[in-house]
Amino acid sequence: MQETNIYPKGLAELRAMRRQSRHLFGAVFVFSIFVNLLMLAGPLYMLQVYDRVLSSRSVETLTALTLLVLGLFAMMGLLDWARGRVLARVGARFQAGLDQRVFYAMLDTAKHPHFRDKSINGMNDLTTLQMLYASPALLALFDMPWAPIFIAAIFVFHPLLGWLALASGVFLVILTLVNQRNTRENTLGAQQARATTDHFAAQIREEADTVTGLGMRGDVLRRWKSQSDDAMARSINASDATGFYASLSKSFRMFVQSAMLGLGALLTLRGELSGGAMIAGSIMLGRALAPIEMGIGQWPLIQKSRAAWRNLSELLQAAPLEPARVSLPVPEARIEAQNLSAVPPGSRTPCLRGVGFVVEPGQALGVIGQSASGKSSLARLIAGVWPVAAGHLRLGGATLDQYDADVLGQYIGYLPQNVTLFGATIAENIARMAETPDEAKVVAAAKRAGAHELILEQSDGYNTVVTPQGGALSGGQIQRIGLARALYGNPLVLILDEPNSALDAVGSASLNAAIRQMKSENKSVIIMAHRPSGIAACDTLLVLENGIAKMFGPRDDVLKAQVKNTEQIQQSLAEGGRP
Ligand SMILES: Nc1ncnc2c1ncn2[C@@H]1O[C@H](COP(=O)(O)OP(=O)(O)OP(=O)(O)O)[C@@H](O)[C@H]1O
Repeated sequence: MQETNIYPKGLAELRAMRRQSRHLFGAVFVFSIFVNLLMLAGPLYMLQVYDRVLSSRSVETLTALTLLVLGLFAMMGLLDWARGRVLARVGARFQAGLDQRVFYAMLDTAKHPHFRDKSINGMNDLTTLQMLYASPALLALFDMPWAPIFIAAIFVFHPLLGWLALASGVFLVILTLVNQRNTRENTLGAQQARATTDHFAAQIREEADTVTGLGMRGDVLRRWKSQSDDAMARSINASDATGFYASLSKSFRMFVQSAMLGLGALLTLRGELSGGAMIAGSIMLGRALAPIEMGIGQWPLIQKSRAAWRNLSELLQAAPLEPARVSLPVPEARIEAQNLSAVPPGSRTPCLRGVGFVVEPGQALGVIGQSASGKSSLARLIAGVWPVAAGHLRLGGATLDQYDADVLGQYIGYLPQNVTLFGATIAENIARMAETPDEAKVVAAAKRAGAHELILEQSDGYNTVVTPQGGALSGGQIQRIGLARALYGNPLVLILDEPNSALDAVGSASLNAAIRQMKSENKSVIIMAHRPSGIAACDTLLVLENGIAKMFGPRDDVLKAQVKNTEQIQQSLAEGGRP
């Protein structure tokens, strides 16, 4: 497989994982030596049958030779089967060794426009490489070095036969290269177009309500169909081209085997070759060319694997390995930001600049500001979803990157602005998809979020299966279940991004009660709010404007200053001035 050096760090990781199976590759190499040596049993048997048995008319020799060749072929079959099994396990090992790493890298890069637009799907790429290991294509690679040896053996029979064998080998190699050049674009283009179409189809399914409600069905169908037709056309072109080369190489190999026999017959007639060597030469040529032909037949998989290898090295490079961290004791719920800046993934423009504030344990901070002022971006930073671009963000005195991401996730309860649930039961969703949800903790979190009663009203209570869009749940109910999920496991810090956007009066009251309980337990809460009711339980306020902290201080002081500001602006406008 040709390797690209554009992503050296990602590539090094892939190679290191491949190297872990070095001894198994060694075993396959040794098995391949014996398999290929044993393949010579067929031609040698022919040679003996024609040149010895037929001339001596000895049935005993024929029987002995046949039993011998049966034993040799049985051994060859066994070794061939064994090397296939070993390679399949190498593939499984490669996949198992990288799946967690690739999965986390996919999560890290999910919001990066480059990876989203290219529809890079690391797990599929990993499966492609595993399939390559288990396919005959890789075995063919181990057999290829034997092609020159078989051809050299044919030279021993007769130089003319040798030249014919060599010329056909060279022709098939040229055919492979032409195949590679002519099918590459179509095969990769077809894969890319198919991935884009599938991505679009998934999006349509997710937005089914909007599509139907706004009468977009026809237009969306036309768009999807044009993408799908493009993918189909490219895929047909690619398979036509590959099929053409596969058929050409197959029929060429069969012809050249006959031609070899014909040339052998001519040389036999001239008395330059024995009948056995004539047949044996033809069989040997077939063996020499088989791996090359196999390579051409498996070309789409080889091409797909090359692209997968490249995509994976790019993905791993974009999401470097997290360093091992010293586990820290449970921190106190103090959040401190100094000169904090954020840059959205894939962007170069900061959306938060030089923001500073402190939230003491037992306090709630309200973050207010107009649309696009940076509230959600700040929430993502504190939740550890986005990395800190500059400045410091500390929890209990340690910067967030000193905590293991999964441990940090347990300390933090995050309610994003748009809550999406997983296609699972309500209990599993509240338990953050734990394999065995802790039922007591699930119910406790639901009660704190004021969601217990509404869950009991569902058809199957806590076991009701919901969909990512909520299924039978209303917007407000989804938000309350999202709050229960954030409160699961008693986090130290609760981050709520517009938590009451879909809540009614009862929902808002439960929310405020949950915030007060957090505060009474010496934990901290950060609320991104649009509505005044959202900051009722806040002690301090941070005002954001275009990504900059305009004000920070005790809630009432900030509100007063804000009102004063507004009055000044209104007065200035009334006097005909500019705000
Ligand atoms: N994933 C992203 N990629 C690029 N830019 C982003 C991304 N997320 C946010 N931004 C930009 O960052 C700025 C702040 O957005 P943010 O969502 O934090 O604002 P907000 O105050 O929460 O707004 P709203 O009240 O409307 O939710 C905006 O200019 C937005 O365009």
